Amino acid sequence: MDTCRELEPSHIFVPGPIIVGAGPSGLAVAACLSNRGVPSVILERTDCLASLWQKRTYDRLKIHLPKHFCELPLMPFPKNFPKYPSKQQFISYVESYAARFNIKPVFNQTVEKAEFDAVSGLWNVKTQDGVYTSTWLVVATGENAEPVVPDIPGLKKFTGSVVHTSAYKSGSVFANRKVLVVGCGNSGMEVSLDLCRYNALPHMVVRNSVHVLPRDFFGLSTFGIAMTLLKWFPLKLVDTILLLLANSTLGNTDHLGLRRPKTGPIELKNVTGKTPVLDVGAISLIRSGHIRVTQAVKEITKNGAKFVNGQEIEFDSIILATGYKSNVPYWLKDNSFFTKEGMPKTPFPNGWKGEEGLYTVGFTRRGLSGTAFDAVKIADDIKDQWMKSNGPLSSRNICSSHIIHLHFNKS
Ligand SMILES: Cc1cc2nc3c(=O)[nH]c(=O)nc-3n(C[C@H](O)[C@H](O)[C@H](O)COP(=O)(O)OP(=O)(O)OC[C@H]3O[C@@H](n4cnc5c(N)ncnc54)[C@H](O)[C@@H]3O)c2cc1C
Ligand SMILES: NC(=O)C1=CN([C@@H]2O[C@H](COP(=O)(O)OP(=O)(O)OC[C@H]3O[C@@H](n4cnc5c(N)ncnc54)[C@H](OP(=O)(O)O)[C@@H]3O)[C@@H](O)[C@H]2O)C=CC1
Ligand SMILES: O=C(O)C(=O)Cc1c[nH]c2ccccc12
Repeated sequence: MDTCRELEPSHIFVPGPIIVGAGPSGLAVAACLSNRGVPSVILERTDCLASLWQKRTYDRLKIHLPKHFCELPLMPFPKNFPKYPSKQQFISYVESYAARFNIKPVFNQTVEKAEFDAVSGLWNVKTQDGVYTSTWLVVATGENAEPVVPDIPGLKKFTGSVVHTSAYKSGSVFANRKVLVVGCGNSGMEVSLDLCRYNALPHMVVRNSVHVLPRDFFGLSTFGIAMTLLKWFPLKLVDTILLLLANSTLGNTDHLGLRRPKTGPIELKNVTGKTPVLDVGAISLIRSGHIRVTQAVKEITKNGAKFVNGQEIEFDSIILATGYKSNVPYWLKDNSFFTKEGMPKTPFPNGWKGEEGLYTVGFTRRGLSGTAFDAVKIADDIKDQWMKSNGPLSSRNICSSHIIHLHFNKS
């Protein structure tokens, strides 16, 4: 009988919120809660913090907004970090952040299902090992939870290697190879640039229009300029200024095959989530012919690709720089707060709070600055409820330990 009981999933009651995901967003909420005297538990599917950064990004990656726009609440980046920290520096910052707030996620816990039980008024969160129950559920699984792998006609026939950018580390294995890079967002541009540095021959597919802005303009970040201008001027005017600035540094990019959308770059980001490319060198490599721009792919063949203009080129490898998607619809059940794409229906700045103790962090389409905004709001909101039900004294006692596990077997 004992064996039988052990086979039952363990059931854990969490006094504070359950946070799903130990990326920057989940950690930021846990830190803000801890700072307000509220304990929490983070469930993370991988074995590390910030797994997107540690496991699914390329070596050359640097943050592309100045560091003060990417800071998590309560702890700035070290002063000696450069304006655009490297991936390794960002990871070390996140690790120090977790250590500073004594955040210890429960690793290797993939949330398979989360459901609100109207009778008990509690959230039941199921992982492969058991069920965690709490009054509050914070969704922190990210806008980039799963790679988008499009169903391109003929892709299965291709005999060379096919990788998504989430599995690409560096161009070292592609030297002298002809590589088709599908997609021209920040990933497609930066991977194409990296391939050039390793003497590979990238061809980048641009099937649509795209905004490319210089990352910096006379020593000032374009993003910083945009944020400052937005304090004073309407969005459309700011976009017009950004485009003037882009044309003055990058020139007209139309003849390179990079047509601009009709909607301005920041408006487009706000409305559709499509991030403008912040150029870190790809444009000059396109201009010099090192990165070739191609039209949309019609179909992939055994050894190459046919394009919509009738051109056919042979390739050794294909890299899919086709972006990412949320995975919330796979595991959050019966919820009307999210769209079928797994993004909150309510736009920024009101997308952080749902019904019945549901919260979301990091779904603002505003990168890490959106994360910081959400995290503070969520922690303030939960703290008010926590104080009402627990009172200041009990909160002080409980918080000496960040995570509270009350293990018991379901029987
Ligand atoms: C290549 C790249 C570069 C970027 N650079 C910048 C930048 O310079 N500046 C910026 O502001 N933003 C940038 N971003 C945006 C990025 O979204 C943020 O940097 C940041 O990682 C978001 O943090 P997050 O915690 O919301 O999501 P993530 O970092 O994706 O963390 C989510 C966590 O949830 C876990 N998880 C997912 N599903 C489950 C589940 N079912 N159960 C348990 N755990 C789960 C994941 O394993 C992951 O650890 C970049 C994104 C990419 C892809
Ligand atoms: N240094 C940094 O900080 C970096 C930041 N990032 C960030 O990570 C996030 C994800 O960026 P990224 O990975 O570039 O993804 P994006 O979603 O920004 O871009 C995806 C690209 O793939 C194209 N695409 C999608 N499906 C297809 C298809 N079936 N056929 C052809 N093309 C297709 C899209 O074209 P279309 O527009 O036509 O749909 C688009 O060009 C962004 O927020 C970005 O800013 C990424 C890299 C570096
Ligand atoms: O890097 C990203 O993906 C971001 O979302 C950061 C970001 C938020 N708003 C922007 C506007 C222009 C360029 C990058 C961003």
